[in-house]
Parts: sequence; C-alpha cells; structure tokens
Amino acid sequence: MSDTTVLEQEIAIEQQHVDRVYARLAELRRDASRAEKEGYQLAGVGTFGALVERDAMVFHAARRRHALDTEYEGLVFGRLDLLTGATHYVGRMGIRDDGSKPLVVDWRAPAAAAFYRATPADPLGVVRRRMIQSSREKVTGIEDDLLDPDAAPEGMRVVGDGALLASLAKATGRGMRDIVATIQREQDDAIRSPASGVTIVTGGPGTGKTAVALHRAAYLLYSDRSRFAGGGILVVGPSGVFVDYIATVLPSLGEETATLRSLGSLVPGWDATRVDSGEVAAIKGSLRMRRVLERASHDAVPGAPTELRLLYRGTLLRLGAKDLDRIRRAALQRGARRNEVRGHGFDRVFNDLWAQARDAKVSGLPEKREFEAELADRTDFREFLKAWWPRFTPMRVLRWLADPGRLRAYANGVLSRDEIATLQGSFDALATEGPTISDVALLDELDELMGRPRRPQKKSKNPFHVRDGIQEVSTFADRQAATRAQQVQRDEDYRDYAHVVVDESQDVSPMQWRMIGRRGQYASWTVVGDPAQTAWSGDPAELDRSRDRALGSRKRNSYALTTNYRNSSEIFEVAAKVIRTIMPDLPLPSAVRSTGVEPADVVTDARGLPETVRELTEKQLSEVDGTIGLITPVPRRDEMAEWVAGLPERVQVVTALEAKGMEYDAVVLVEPAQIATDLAGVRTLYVALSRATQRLTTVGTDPGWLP
Ligand SMILES: Nc1ncnc2c1ncn2[C@@H]1O[C@H](COP(=O)(O)OP(=O)(O)OP(=O)(O)O)[C@@H](O)[C@H]1O
Repeated sequence: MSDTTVLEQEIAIEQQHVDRVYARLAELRRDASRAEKEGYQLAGVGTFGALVERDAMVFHAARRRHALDTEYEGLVFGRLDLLTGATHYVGRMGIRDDGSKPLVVDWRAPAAAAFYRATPADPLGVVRRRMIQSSREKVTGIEDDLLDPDAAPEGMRVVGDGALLASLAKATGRGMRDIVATIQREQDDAIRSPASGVTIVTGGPGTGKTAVALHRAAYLLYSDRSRFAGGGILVVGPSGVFVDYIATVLPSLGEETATLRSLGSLVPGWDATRVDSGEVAAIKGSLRMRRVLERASHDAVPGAPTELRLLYRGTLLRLGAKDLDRIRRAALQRGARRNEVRGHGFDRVFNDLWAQARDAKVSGLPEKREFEAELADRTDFREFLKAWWPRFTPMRVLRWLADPGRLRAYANGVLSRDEIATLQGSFDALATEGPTISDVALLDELDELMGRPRRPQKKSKNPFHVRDGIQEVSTFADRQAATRAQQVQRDEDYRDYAHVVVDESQDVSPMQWRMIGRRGQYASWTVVGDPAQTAWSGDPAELDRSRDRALGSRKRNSYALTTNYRNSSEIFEVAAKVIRTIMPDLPLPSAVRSTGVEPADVVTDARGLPETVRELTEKQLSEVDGTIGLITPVPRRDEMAEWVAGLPERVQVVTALEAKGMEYDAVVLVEPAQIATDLAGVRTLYVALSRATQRLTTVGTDPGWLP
C-alpha cells in the first residue's frame, strides 16, 4: 500500500472521531442554550432563592455556551495510544459523550500530560503519539511518533515525519500563535511547574519562553481557577507592541481573564511608549533614584508663597520663609507621605499663628477653635494653604526634575556629577509628550512616597449582587462585561494579583522591579528572560538584588530551554556570531530548522540607503507570505518608516528595542553597525538579528559590524 493511501486511511479514521466530537459539541451547545432558557423561566417563581438559583444557572449555562461557541481551530489535535490499549484524544477543551466517557481530554488535564512529556527513552505508557492537524472541522494531516516500538500492536501504523517542523514552517500572522499542539517536553516541565513560589525560565532567542509563560498562565487558570481567576493573573511585557503581539494567545486557549500590561502601562493613567537613551534609562532605573525622588517629594513647591501675612483683628500675623520651611519639615518627618500629612502641616500653621496672636495679646482673641474657624473662612488664607501645600500628583513632582537647579539639589551626593549631567534635559518633554517608559516606574515610586490624598471611598458595585433592586446580569456577555468592569475598577489600585508573569525580565530595571513587586506581594511568579538579550547598561548586581527583593524568599524552580524554534539555522548562525564577540562561552540554543537560504548583507552609501531599503523590503514582500519587520536604530525609526511608506501592512517598522520579543517571517535590519554602538549595543543587535523565521537581510553604510 502506498504511503499516501495509508495516510488517507488514517486521516479517515481520525475524521470519524473528530466528527463525533463536533456532533457532541453541537448537542452540548443546544443543552446549554436550553439550560439558559430554563434559568430565565425560574424568574417566574418570584422568590429570592429562585432568583439566585436562576442567576447561577444562567451564568453557568451561558459561560458553557460561550466556551462551546468559541471557534476552536484544531479543537482536537492529539491522540495517545497507550500500553493498556486505551486511546485518549487531547484537545483545547475537555468534552464527554452522553455516557460521560471522555471524547477529548483538555490539554492541561493530568491525563494529557503524557502527550507532551513522553519520549522514546521514557514513554510513560504511551506507544504512539499522534498529532492531528485540521482546518476547521476537517482533518488535514497526521504526524506520528512511535515511542515504544516493542509494545506496538500488530498493524499499528505510523505516518508523517514531524508535526513540529510543519508547524514551524507556517507563515507568521500579526499576532503570536499558541503552540498547544506541539509543546515540547522541556517546555511542558516549565508550564506545569508548581503553582506556588517562583518559576524561572531562561533560554536563548526563540526557545519559546514567551509561549511557555502564556501557556503556563492558561495552565494555572485551569488547575486552580478560583485562586487564579479570582485573584487575577498579571502578565507584564516590555512594550505595547509586544503586548499587542501576544494578546491573542490566551484567548485562543479559551482564557480571557488575565491582565496584560507593558512596563509603560502598568501604572493606571499612563501608556508610555517613549524610550530614554540607554545611559539615561540606566540612571532612571537605578535604586538611587528613590532617594532623589524622596528629596523632591519633601521640597517646597516651585513658585509657592514664601511668606504668609494676615491682618487679624488689627494685628499682623506673619510666617516667613524659614518658619514655613520649618513647619513643612516638621510635618514631613520620618518618611511621612506628603499627601497624607497635609492636614498636619495645616495644623502646625494654625498653631504658630495662634501662638503669635496670643503673644501679641490681640484684643478680643476667641478660643483657639473659633480662631481657626475664622481663619479657615477667609479666602486669602485658604488660597495661601492651597498654594503652599497643594495636593500633589506624582507627575507634578516629577516635572520639578526638569529644573536643573532642583535636579542638582535632589541628586547631590546620590548621583555622580556626570550622571546628573546625563539626566539633565531628560525630563523636559514630560509636560508635552508625557513620560518615557522608565519614567512610569518613577511616577509609581512617587505615588508611594507621597501617598494619595484622602478621598471618600466609593462603594464598589458587585455585578453578581442580586439582592436589593436585583441587578439582573443575565447574559454571558453582560457577565463578562461586568467582570471586566470590575477588573478595570480594581486596576486603579489593584495590587493583589494571585500570579504575576514577567516576560523579557532581563530588561526590567531595579525601579521597575519595585513597581511590579508592589503588584505581586501575595503572588506566585513566573519570570522568563535571557540575560544575553538585556539592554540594561546599569549595575548588574543592583539588578539582581532588586529582582530578588521583588520575588522575596519564595521557593524557586528553574528551567532552561535549549532549542530555538524561531530562526532558521542559517539566520541564527549570524546572530550567534555577533553575541559570541562579547560572550564567547555563552551556551546557545540549537536552531532546528534549515531553509537553505543564507542571510544577505548589503552595503551601500548614505544617499542610496533609502532606496535600497525600500527595494529590499519589496523583495521580501515577494518572497514571504507573512510579516516583514523593518528594524531600525532607535533614533531613526520615523525617518526610515518614510522610506517604506505605502507598502502593504505586512511590513512593520520597529526600533531594535521594540523588536524585543517579536517575530517576523522576514527581517530587513537597517544600519546594524549603528545598532551595535547604540544603547546596549551588541546585545540589542543580537536581539534584532534573531527575530526572523525565514529570511534575514542586513543593510547599511558600514560593513564593520559583521564578525
Ligand atoms: N513547541 C513549539 N511548537 C511550535 N512552535 C514553537 C514551540 N515553541 C516555540 N515555538 C515558536 O517559536 C517562536 C519563538 O517563541 P517565543 O517567542 O516564545 O520565544 P522566546 O524564547 O520568548 O524568544 P525571544 O527570547 O527571542 O523573544 C514562536 O513563534 C513560537 O510559537
């Protein structure tokens, strides 16, 4: 029998099962709709208990229906034939037949673990592992691994030669794909690592660290939903571009509840995308900034009145600059938070004025309480207080650092003279362009240093509350919207995440670790990264210390990933040569896929560069189906974007820093020599060179970058 016939027959066998699964799915969908309708009918009974029951029933039925309605591409993607003779199908969700026998096992269930973990050396009771590829409801391909040939029953067929490679060769879309059908054993170990403590995943470019982190989030939500969906999972990535790129992975796994944030948008109210130069970012990210900010947060307000003069019942009461300074300092002793002790500051002003009035023997001086009430009624006095000790927002105080004199005063003895000079000017655009990504951690620190002005607490609305006026949240969409509303509400100051995932952790600065740490005090953690890809040019020891502090003494489990699934071996070879120039002993992952296409390096002069870049990009458009990343030096993004203006949307222009974590089918990397000398230099170039799956072209005016 020919190979094709065998394959067709095996496909037909699997199609039968897949048909059964979809038929059952349709049945379950009908049941869920019916349950939802019956739920509504309970409302007619009219008792409170019936309403609660109705609500719960409608909610569960609607949730189930929503899960079933989700278009699952490749709902069933695996089959295990076990030593015992049993067969399990593995898929994106668990489905049972009407006799409660499993038709599909959820990929996260213990029974599915062997699908990812079994190897020929350790088959875990699996004889044959089969990967089933399909397009919607139609089975299109099969790839088998025979794990235990000795135990294979007569006639067992084995077809295909590698689902993994087939999946890797697919063109990239705008967003990252899930890898649920082809998770590899070393990745599975990290995904199923214990829920508590800290899971640390390291590995070179393209080894699946991000994929692992996201699948781990889905796994945790499955294994202990009440804990992780209830407390929330926070996923932090380096940039907005990156967060958009990974945003579809969890929904494709049926999980919608995780909160995704970039480092620039972790603090409510900000969505920063501007970056500082590497030198500036290293200073802004250093823990020493805390001391600088603390001094700023205690300083007098620029332009505030330096004296208070009040004519009270014919007597001049006066507080001069020194008095006001003394009062402010006294109120701000021992780390007091400026917004929270405003009332103490005002009390001290009243006390001083009262003492003066008494000493001056003001005629008809009333009781102190009445004296205070009289002053508080006076507009001039109130205006003074407001100007002298306003309510501060973190942004207001950070903007003081744009003043060179203030910056010098706050940083004196904390930062070196050179560092102060480097920082100067880096806060100038705060007012017009908003914060840089590094500034956001400083704003968060100031928020902590100054506290929040006291406001009456708003009563939070619980969307599941059914008493009093019965909020009838009755469809799944309503419920989801209500849950999201609750998330948005808790986002304002939410710090009690049950799990925090930090991606590209090698770039998180000490100040940023503090910012993330505040939101994960009670959390377990997954921290993934690759030290060789860091853009951090500050003190590495400080970085380690601050990370350790954020993670606390929780137990750590470490995993290393060793295979590069992204780059063709030809492309990774170039990236590897570059990183070896500064880290000759670095263990590098092995790239498993070869395309036979060598990367191209084009040298041209500055005048010809724009046209050459456009031509090379057009060439890539004709050669690959998926995305094309045009990677530029950080300061030249906008200029180079003009060069490719009007080309299809598949072409995405990003800086070498924004390219972190991203992936494209083809990459045109412009001015590598400039990237190598910018910012974190060679490491950033290494990142940029390891973004492409199929084609890499470097182009620039200086050939000297290639080792
Ligand atoms: N087991 C797998 N099966 C199929 N594809 C995989 C697998 N593991 C990783 N990939 C693919 O490899 C690519 C790289 O994965 P990912 O972005 O998670 O790597 P990374 O380690 O975070 O990379 P980097 O550090 O370079 O940002 C992605 O396209 C991902 O889907």
